[in-house]
Amino acid sequence: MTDIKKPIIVALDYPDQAAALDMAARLDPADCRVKVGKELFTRAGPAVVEALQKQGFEVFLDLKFHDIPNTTAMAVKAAAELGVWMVNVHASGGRRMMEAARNVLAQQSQCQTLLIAVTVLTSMEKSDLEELGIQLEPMLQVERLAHLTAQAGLHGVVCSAQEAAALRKTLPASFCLVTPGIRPADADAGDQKRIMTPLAAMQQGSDYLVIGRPITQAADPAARCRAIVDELRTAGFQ
Ligand SMILES: O=C(O)c1cc(=O)[nH]c(=O)n1[C@@H]1O[C@H](COP(=O)(O)O)[C@@H](O)[C@H]1O
Repeated sequence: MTDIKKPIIVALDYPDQAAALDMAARLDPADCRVKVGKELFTRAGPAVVEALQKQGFEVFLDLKFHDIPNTTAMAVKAAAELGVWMVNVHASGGRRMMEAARNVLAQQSQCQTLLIAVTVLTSMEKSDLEELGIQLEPMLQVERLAHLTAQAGLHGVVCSAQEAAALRKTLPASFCLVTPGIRPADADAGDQKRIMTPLAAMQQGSDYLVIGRPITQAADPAARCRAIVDELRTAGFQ
């Protein structure tokens, strides 16, 4: 199920299509996939997804759907009809919401889109969960939501690489672990709390690394991406 040969997903968190396509043009689809998130999609819509696909990229449409089951399922169906490689929902939308989304994809003939669920955002730590009335370490809440996601029949979860090793022990090898909050040793954490370096994240069992600002805000984004790809390849991960 998971393709360990191309683990990097570059988050194209740009305010317009031109900037996103300019960045993508400097990347090699043989090295990485790309992610279209809320800012870019809200501004540029499906056209930017189609343009990236035309450039040869597989696209992770990261809109983190979280709504009643029918609404979420129809949104996931619309994403799949764009031909995206991956789409996500929030696991905290619950079992029935996730099952509805899974079922709508299962009814699509020849649908290849991977459906994954966000567990606990990588920008959150224990104190953030406490404010929501969740008296658990992030690790335990991630484990709870990851198992619910697996029971609902989705392909995997978004979690931090800090939880990857623990999830690998109790979930099938085919269950996909997508980990943002990736920070090379010299990069700013910014608003991310549960972080890890690219190589350590792979060693912990991540399948895919979502990397945004450390690449897109680098002085030379293409060179930064290339350096991370090379580091992982040298370590045997690509
Ligand atoms: O679903 C995601 O992609 C996601 C989940 C999560 O828990 N944390 C997280 O940072 N992300 C996304 O991953 C990207 C991380 O970007 P950087 O922090 O700039 O590397 C952003 O586009 C986030 O929207």
